[in-house]
Amino acid sequence: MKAVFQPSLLDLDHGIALGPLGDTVERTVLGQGAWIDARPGWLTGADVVFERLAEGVPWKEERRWMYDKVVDVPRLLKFYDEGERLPDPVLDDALEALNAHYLDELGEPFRTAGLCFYRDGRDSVAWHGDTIGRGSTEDTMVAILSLGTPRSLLLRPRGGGHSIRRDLGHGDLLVMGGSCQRTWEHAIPKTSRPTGPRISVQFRPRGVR
Ligand SMILES: O=C(O)CCC(=O)C(=O)O
Ligand SMILES: [Fe+2]
Repeated sequence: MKAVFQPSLLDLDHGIALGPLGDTVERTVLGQGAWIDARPGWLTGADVVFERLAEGVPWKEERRWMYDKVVDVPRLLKFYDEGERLPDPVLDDALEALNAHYLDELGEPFRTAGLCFYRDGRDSVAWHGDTIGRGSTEDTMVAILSLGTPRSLLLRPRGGGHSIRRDLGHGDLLVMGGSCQRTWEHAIPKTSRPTGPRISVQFRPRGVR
């Protein structure tokens, strides 16, 4: 018999489950009002979710102007705006759990989900802050759920200073908060090591990109 009720944080068929947040989240203060929260292994069954998203998301190649020429964006993308149906129910659960944990501190819910697919070590994101919307002038948060092969996320203060490295993959959660988007920059550098694919899901409040 098919179960009548579906436990929201648990997928019994595939061992997919989101762990608690609460005390398991570890905050690192970066300085200048910026911080990051880390919750390694938040999602169990991340490899199954990776496969579902890799297959099920209508990934798009994009091209952008870079100085005076059009170049390929070195990763595949798909953006889900608020109100759009997310591509997997576990992402609805993740959004709900993040909002339960961060709503008071953030002052508004996470609403959008930006997905990136890094096919191999040649795919990357250059140094930047998510400064469209509130992130350019006010504190905000960007929560990243990482699936698949771990890649390094680097963070460095704007205007120079030592960078910080966090390896993200396999269901890890990392949240950039406070002034992080305007006082620090982040990047996923290319790597020449043989590197399998990674999917990153970034949850953001309204208007932040
Ligand atoms: O891949 C990641 O985890 C980061 C992506 C990112 O910084 C962005 O899309 O703004
Ligand atoms: Fe970013």
